[in-house]
Amino acid sequence: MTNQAPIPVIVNGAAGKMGREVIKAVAQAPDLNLVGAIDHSLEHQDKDAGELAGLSEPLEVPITNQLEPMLGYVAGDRQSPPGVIVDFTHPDSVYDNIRSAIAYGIRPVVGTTGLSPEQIQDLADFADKASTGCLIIPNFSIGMVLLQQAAIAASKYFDHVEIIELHHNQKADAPSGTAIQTAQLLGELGKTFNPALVEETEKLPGARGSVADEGIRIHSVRLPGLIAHQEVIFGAAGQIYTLRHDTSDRACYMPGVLLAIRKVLALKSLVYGLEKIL
Ligand SMILES: NC(=O)C1=CN([C@@H]2O[C@H](COP(=O)(O)OP(=O)(O)OC[C@H]3O[C@@H](n4cnc5c(N)ncnc54)[C@H](OP(=O)(O)O)[C@@H]3O)[C@@H](O)[C@H]2O)C=CC1
Ligand SMILES: O=C(O)C1=N[C@H](C(=O)O)C[C@H](O)C1
Repeated sequence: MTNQAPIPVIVNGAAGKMGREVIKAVAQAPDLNLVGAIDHSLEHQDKDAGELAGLSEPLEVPITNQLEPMLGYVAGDRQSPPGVIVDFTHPDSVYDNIRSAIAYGIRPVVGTTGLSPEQIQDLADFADKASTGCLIIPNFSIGMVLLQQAAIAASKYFDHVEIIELHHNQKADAPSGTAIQTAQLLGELGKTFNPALVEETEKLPGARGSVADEGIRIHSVRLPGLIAHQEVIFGAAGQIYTLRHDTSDRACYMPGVLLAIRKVLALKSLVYGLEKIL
């Protein structure tokens, strides 16, 4: 055991599906201290974050929508290590949230998807200038990292690949951040996938899915009953090789989230992807 003061952690999106899971995980980690719980949902203002997350005891941390005052308060505490903010909010707000946190010297750990490549580059430049660590992780589950590594290995031998991602129907963005990252990882290999054999016509627009920059098609399914699932399907003459990851509980993301909170303090720039900090 070390005598170091616990890391102050703010959770943004605290009343959401992921935010509640993060609150529970942070509350149970002895080296972390939940100091703030932000959510803009009016329904949950002033409720105790622990009780909302389903803990039996209150954490005495009320939900508030006051992001900037909270960042200022945590930044002003010189007795504790620098603060970390975990963001699971919405694609429309995450860019501004990250910029505000970096401006206050609070380290962002970001699970929210939907940032454009230009926004990520801009945030990387901003984090560099501020010498502040920032982690953007499209998927915190170890199973997905393993799937992506297996896909990279398989792509050496297969020229044809498509991605299907399947999620619950409350998801705001499509395709998923994970599917986009998976296509990017395959694209970085510098290989041309899916050479066309015939001229295709879509009789219904979108029938063949979206085409990522890397020429890899991504198909998005949204249904109640799903949580988060992804298939990477490779095809070659006479064979199909399918990689699949299924999420059955959002607890699967928590080891990755806790690792990211602990690692971001040592960083001085923006890092994208869980595989970079394992
Ligand atoms: N990286 C990963 O491993 C994972 C990433 N995600 C991503 O995380 C994000 C959140 O997912 P999920 O928890 O399922 O979504 P939810 O909709 O369940 O939760 C989001 C919460 O954030 C609140 N919120 C929205 N905008 C703001 C804002 N500007 N400031 C403060 N609070 C805000 C919402 O309030 P209200 O509902 O009132 O709008 C809601 O309470 C998504 O982008 C999703 O793709 C999800 C799972 C894993
Ligand atoms: O919205 C979700 O649920 C998820 N979003 C992330 C994504 O867009 O990739 C990660 C995971 O798929 C769950």
